[in-house]
Amino acid sequence: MDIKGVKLSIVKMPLKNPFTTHLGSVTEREAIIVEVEDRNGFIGYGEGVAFSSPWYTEETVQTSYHVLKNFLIPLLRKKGISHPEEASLLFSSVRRNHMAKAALETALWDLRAKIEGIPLSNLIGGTMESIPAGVVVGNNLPEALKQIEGYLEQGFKRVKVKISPEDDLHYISEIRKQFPDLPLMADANSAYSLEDVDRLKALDDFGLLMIEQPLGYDDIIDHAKLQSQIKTPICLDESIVTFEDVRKAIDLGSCKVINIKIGRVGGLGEAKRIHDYCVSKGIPVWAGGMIEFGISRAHNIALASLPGFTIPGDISGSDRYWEKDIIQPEITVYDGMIKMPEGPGIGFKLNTKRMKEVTVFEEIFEF
Ligand SMILES: O=C(O)CCC(=O)C1=CC=C[C@@H](O)[C@@H]1C(=O)O
Ligand SMILES: [Mg+2]
Repeated sequence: MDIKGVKLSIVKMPLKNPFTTHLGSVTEREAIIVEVEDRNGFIGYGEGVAFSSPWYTEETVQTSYHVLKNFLIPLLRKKGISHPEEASLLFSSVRRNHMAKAALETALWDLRAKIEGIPLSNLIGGTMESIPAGVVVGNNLPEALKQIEGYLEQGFKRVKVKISPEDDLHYISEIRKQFPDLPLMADANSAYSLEDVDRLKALDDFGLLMIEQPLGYDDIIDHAKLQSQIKTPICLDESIVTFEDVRKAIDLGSCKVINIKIGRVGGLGEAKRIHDYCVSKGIPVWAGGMIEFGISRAHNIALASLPGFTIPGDISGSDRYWEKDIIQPEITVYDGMIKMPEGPGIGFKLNTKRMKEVTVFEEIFEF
């Protein structure tokens, strides 16, 4: 790949409504938009999904920017690659910093697909023509009930709620009373410990599709102990950051489902490897969201076209969080489904006018 340069932009936009978990609220989203241009004028887009502070993972926008600028981009400039599959080896001299790596690596995948003139989903082996949309609702009960009703009317296929020991049994049972057949799952973001086994067992009565990351954000041992005592399938999110984590978690019986986030695992190549392994082990996967902008959502849409993504992901339309997204066309959900874009690469263009409005910093690195 004959790369001419890389542009990094930091964008900042308020959410339409705050996104709240027991760990805090996100009211404004910062992200890094990566543009990799080759000498024929093709441009690949990536998005760094680290948050402004390290509440979800250890990375932040600033640490990602530092790693991109001072390590990953110089490595790419110095050594080059002929295919994005080589990026993970190229970046392996930099430990972790997965969201920074994924931001650049996904841009290289988009660029590659554009050079070949095919949709990114085709390039990675996707098989679906459209994917089901799933949504995350807030944890204020009256509001959540209203939101769920609205999303069901729009045909959404699955709803996820956030829970913690302060807000679980009553919250879930009220939702179940009103929506007995709703495909419902709960994400705990590590709010529990093994001492809460009885509380978590009580959740078995509500027919949840799964409970996401109930225990420690870096644990797979206690999750295995918990899974052996509860019927609800455990899905791991935070504790899966590598292919090896997946292999060990499945081996130990720590989970029955895996949430794949491209940023958390360091790129589309690693996400695909994890997908392929899960398929071989009969473990269903779904695409996690990061309250992200359209570029990252578009990469998720391509990823979720792989055959092992049998559970609807956290993939909703641009209007879920944004008054106006940074891509055009915006991502839309029709009858609960998102159609695979047909254009080359991610199939969405940057909305340059919107980018100008929300960019707070930018820098170009020439090769
Ligand atoms: O992107 C979305 O629509 C929702 C994403 C979402 O639920 C999450 C994003 C980031 C951190 C979280 O608390 C949560 C998750 O853990 O999956
Ligand atoms: Mg989660």
